[in-house]
Amino acid sequence: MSADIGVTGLAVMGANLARNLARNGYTVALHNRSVARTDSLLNSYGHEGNFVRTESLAELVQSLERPRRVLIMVKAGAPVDAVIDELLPLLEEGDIIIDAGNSFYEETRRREAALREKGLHFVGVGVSGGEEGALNGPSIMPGGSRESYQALGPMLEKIAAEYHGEPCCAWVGTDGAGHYVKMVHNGIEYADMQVIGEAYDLMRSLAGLEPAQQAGVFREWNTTDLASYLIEITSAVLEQEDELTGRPLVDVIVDSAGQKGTGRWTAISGLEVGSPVTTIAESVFARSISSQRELRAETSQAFSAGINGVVSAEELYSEQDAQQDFVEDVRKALYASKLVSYAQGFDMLTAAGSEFGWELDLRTIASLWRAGCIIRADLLDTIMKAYEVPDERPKNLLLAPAFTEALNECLPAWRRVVAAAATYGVPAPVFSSSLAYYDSLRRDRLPASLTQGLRDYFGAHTYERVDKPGTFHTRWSEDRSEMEM
Ligand SMILES: NC(=O)C1=CN([C@@H]2O[C@H](COP(=O)(O)OP(=O)(O)OC[C@H]3O[C@@H](n4cnc5c(N)ncnc54)[C@H](OP(=O)(O)O)[C@@H]3O)[C@@H](O)[C@H]2O)C=CC1
Ligand SMILES: O=C(CO)[C@H](O)[C@H](O)COP(=O)(O)O
Repeated sequence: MSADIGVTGLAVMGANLARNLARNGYTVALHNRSVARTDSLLNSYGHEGNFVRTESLAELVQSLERPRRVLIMVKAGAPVDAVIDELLPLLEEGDIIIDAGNSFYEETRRREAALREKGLHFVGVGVSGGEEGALNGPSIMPGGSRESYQALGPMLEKIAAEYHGEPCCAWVGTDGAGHYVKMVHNGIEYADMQVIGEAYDLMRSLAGLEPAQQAGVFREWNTTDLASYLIEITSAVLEQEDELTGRPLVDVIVDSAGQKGTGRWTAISGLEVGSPVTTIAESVFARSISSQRELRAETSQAFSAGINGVVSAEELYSEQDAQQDFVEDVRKALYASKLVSYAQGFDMLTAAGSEFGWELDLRTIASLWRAGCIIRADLLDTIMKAYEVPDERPKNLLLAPAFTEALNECLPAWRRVVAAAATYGVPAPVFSSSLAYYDSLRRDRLPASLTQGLRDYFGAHTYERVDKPGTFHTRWSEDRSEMEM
């Protein structure tokens, strides 16, 4: 039996994508570096569809119909190159290699260019949805040549999540575009989780709301404009009791957040393409600080009196009415900060499109994230609508009328929450950084004029004037007269 597609790398994501393909009627050839994973998949799920068991990449390639489609789902980085190197002598012109892992987009650009020279298609595909999404329908963000999408698109669209009957899969752009879009998705994912964490910490530290009570709060929030997958699963995590101790599970999990790289790449790329993704970058730094556990332990002793001498403020908003008001303020601060992170993500997509020559369609990208992926949220439908009419696309999402209105509505609460966090020493880096982004964007005059003056003073870096064109320098160390350069 010849197979429609081969999948190599059968850990969580590869195994579930392979099952998804088979359940959708495709014959799937299976391969994994260690054969045990292949056999485990076949033993447990072999009955779900047509699978071809293979033990080597040569066997995998032999089993495929032409043009061959080989989907790689291994650890990002060197393992992807190792698999490609092994595949190369086995493939022929016109065959397609698909890398569906979280690869760095610059590596995808390099691999695509190298394989194109050899007559092969290399398609970098962003996949989101975790284990469950991979099995039942992930959000899929394919890059690569348009030609390769003709051969691959129908298959990917069939296994993708659906939103009101539309597949959450569409070609996004050439070479590394698919992995870039997935990277930005993950940057937003970092911010989404950090603002949820800050909301939880504030409600616990200042209003004394225990995790189980907060599970109810998040459940309620999931019926508001915050409705999203991450808010939904926050309830599940917060209400979970530890089997061993009976304490809330969240209290026995080590407070050091892991990171595999996509958030960091988003922040770095934001700097490189000149897009101020402050909220996303701050979320990455928040994970970095969480990892400095020993330093935090030492510092918490050194500064135990806290800010303004407030040691503990657990009861601050514990009166019924005050608590309700505070919780609603936190909800609004969370929503506003979330909006900022999406606005930044889409802003950097625009900048990257110009930088790398990709025709990224923001409306399509928003549509791909409406179902199947980790950041799926009701909000994405509104974002999609904001980009609906080409001539009316906002320069920044915050300028879309629906979001301007929402931010105005949230603003007083957002400021109160950031002020309370600062006053009582509860870290809320992303709530406050997002507010600073908003305040910076809406200022028509920033102190950058002083920065320019200082740069000119110490380094003759020159400046422009508001009242006439040209480039100027003040002779600071001489008579302080101005000269035009
Ligand atoms: N987990 C998730 O929720 C998501 C993950 N991703 C991305 O998908 C990809 C796969 O993720 P996941 O399923 O979690 O698996 P892992 O990232 O843990 O990778 C494990 C797989 O990689 C294989 N592998 C590792 N090194 C090599 C190598 N040198 N040569 C050949 N194969 C190798 C392993 O083979 P062996 O069994 O022999 O060790 C195994 O099949 C990653 O890029 C990940 O970032 C994307 C979206 C969500
Ligand atoms: O891509 C994903 C979800 O969309 C993966 O789960 C990824 O591992 C998440 O990133 P990190 O491990 O850095 O939190």
